[in-house]
Amino acid sequence: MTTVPEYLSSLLAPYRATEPPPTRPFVTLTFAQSLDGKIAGAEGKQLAISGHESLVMTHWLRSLHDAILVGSGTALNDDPQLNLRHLPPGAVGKPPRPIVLDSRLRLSPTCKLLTNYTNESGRGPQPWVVAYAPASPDAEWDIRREVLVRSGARVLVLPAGESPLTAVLTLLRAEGVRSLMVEGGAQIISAFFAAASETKCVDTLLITTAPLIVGAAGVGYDVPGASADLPRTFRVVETRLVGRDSVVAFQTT
Ligand SMILES: NC(=O)C1=CN([C@@H]2O[C@H](COP(=O)(O)OP(=O)(O)OC[C@H]3O[C@@H](n4cnc5c(N)ncnc54)[C@H](OP(=O)(O)O)[C@@H]3O)[C@@H](O)[C@H]2O)C=CC1
Ligand SMILES: Nc1nc(O)c(N)c(N[C@@H]2O[C@H](COP(=O)(O)O)[C@@H](O)[C@H]2O)n1
Repeated sequence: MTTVPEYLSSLLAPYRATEPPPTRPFVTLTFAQSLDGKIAGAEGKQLAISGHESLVMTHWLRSLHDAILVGSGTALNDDPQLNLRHLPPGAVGKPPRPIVLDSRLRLSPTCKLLTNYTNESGRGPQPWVVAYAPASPDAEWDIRREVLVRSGARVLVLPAGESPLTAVLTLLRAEGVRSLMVEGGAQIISAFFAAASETKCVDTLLITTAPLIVGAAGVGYDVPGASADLPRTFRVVETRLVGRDSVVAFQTT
């Protein structure tokens, strides 16, 4: 298959048919988990949770968004690429812009997001790093910013003390991001679940569940506000088997 699967295209049709809200992009929260709700192994070890077919699906989903956001924990732990390399040969998809939420600017200047961008001589979207200004002057933070900029990143800085996710989403919308795929990790997923129940800022939630058990030492995530809030926030719009994995998609009520 060299085009986006029809069910994904229909799922995100509202993103194409309407304007995003003025204060945020359309937001898709998505991740892959085991049957026991783990997204990584002990001590954050990155796991191949998705089977091949659902991994390809995730890359098609990436192609339907302007940008993909991960937290600094994921960027440091996984050194992800956030590109479309698992799409089949001949597939046409627009690469999304990688965005790392990294208030302390801990991202490595030699991470794959930056080296992929610079090695391709600026072809493809430039990675953005969203940071929060330090509360007081911090020369080391300034140096890390300078190093990241020299290594190819665009660093966007929110004022110190801003309410994080709301401010991040508003900033990204103002910078022209119309659709944002949030991939994790654990703290970011938990923060978006909390924000979704408070402000309905997640339009689509897509969870891939693989038939694996990771065990109690694995990394899980929280759904703050208790699961009772979830049906009030989301309704199921799609369930399907993708290869050996089950995919459930929810949209905001
Ligand atoms: N199975 C899956 O689909 C996925 C699994 N993962 C796994 O998740 C793990 C990483 O998760 P985790 O360590 O929790 O890291 P995260 O990727 O969730 O990043 C957390 C960090 O993001 C920064 N941050 C900035 N703003 C916020 C905010 N508003 N809310 C929360 N965090 C914010 C903080 O760092 P700072 O203060 O420095 O800014 C925080 O420590 C890895 O093991 C990875 O393999 C990751 C993605 C998907
Ligand atoms: N969909 C999905 N399935 C898994 O099994 C995973 N481990 C993840 N992880 C997420 O994808 C990022 C890696 O992306 P690249 O392969 O480097 O492009 C990883 O950092 C997590 O965000 N996702």
